[in-house]
Amino acid sequence: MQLPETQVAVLRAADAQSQRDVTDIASEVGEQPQAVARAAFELEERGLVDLGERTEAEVTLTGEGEDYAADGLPELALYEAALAAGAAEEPVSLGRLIGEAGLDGDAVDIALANFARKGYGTVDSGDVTVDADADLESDAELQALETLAAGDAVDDEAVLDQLDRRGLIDRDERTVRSVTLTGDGVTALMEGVEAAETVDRLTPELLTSGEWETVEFTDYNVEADADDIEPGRKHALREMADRVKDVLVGMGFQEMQGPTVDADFWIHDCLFMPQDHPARTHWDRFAIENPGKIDDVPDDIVDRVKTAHSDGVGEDGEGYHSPWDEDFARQLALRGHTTSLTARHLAGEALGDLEPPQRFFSVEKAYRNDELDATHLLEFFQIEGWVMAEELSVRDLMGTFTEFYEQFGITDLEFKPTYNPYTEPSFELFGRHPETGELIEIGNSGIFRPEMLEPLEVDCDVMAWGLALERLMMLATGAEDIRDVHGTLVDLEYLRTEEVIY
Ligand SMILES: N[C@@H](Cc1ccccc1)C(=O)O
Repeated sequence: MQLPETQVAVLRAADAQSQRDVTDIASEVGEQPQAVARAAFELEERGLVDLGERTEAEVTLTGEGEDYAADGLPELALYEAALAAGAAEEPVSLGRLIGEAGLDGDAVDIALANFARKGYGTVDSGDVTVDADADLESDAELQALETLAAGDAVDDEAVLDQLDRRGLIDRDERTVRSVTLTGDGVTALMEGVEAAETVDRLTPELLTSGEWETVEFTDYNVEADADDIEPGRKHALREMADRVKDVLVGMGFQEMQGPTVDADFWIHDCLFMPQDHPARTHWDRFAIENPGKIDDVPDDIVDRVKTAHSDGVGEDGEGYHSPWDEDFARQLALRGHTTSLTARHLAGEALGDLEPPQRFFSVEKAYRNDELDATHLLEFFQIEGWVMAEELSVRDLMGTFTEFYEQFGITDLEFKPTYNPYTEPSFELFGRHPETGELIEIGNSGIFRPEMLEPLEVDCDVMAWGLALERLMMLATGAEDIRDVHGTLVDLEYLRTEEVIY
């Protein structure tokens, strides 16, 4: 019988009496485990071997686990320092021992917690006493770490659980495949098998020699095992941002660009937000110290904004009747919303004067000194958008949101009237979380007031919104905590596997 070379090697290495692991055969015949697994699948299809499969626990050291395996556990360092300092006879101050044991940062707390847990001694109002008889040699956790570091297995479940709790190991399962010869396999071997002239791998040599054109290739087996490849890829949230941009472009919008650090003039004053408005402090802006201000705010717009703030607009307009300070408006900050870009565009500062109809958007970062929690980040992506037309109504606004969110499978939007100094009417937008069923706020919107539009010399209707990209991501993927989609706490496995396809 003629078989491809790897299959012949696997067949010869297999046994009729016992199962042999694919990995063992691979090292014996000097092949990659995947190549051996592929050959084993082929042989099984020919009825020459049986394949077995079992799962095995796999324990690997985390970075911290590796460090401790090499340098020892912090609680042992504390014990040794304490013993040397005479803490078996009388208490020694913790402060001194920390220095002598060379502990710092988190290691201090880790040492203390485990020192007490293991009964190596006691810590009482800052004084350490040790048990002189404690047997450090047999510290089961250190021994297990060293065993694992040497590549050997540890069976003690209780110790493994403890190491897991300490974050020193990762526990996983892996599939182990094994091969046994069938009766037909034995017969084939007895009758003689030889390597066929088939080729199971395209090599540079085959390509350069031109032989690839005449050799016979083995069949391609799509069921064979292969390693998961984890190449660098775009962050899932960035993919979502790209998707959002595609959808908005599809809806006829153009993308806006503009500064991340901007003058308060564009962030707040142009939006008819009074200079003493609580939002200007309660948003807790991230102010820029150097340079603290800009000087190129356009004089004519400054004058009109100032008048709107003090006297309002129109015949019987009402302003805020409070002082308006140009220097205050020139101060720089990280934008608290991307509506500063909208203000710049409406003012003609970005692309010159714009005639209706117009549709613009941006998906950019905004920064607020909020309390970090399950629905708030200090920096997040805002999906800003606005439509300029002769006449717009709330129906246009709602229709746009319905169309937009439908693209992400979100069809149960709710609107709640709210107040913004720059829009009237204004609506907060809510969506239902697919897992918790909770309504979460996903955006804020409205139709710009004349007090905002007139100073910018826009004399038609403009509706606008700011939506949170991360909240959209939560609704679309079911993530329950915003920190699971943006920031340093995002799970690596999530980033490797999340697919943003709608
Ligand atoms: N700037 C608002 C969103 C918004 C934009 C435009 C109009 C109305 C509301 C926010 O950050 O929440």
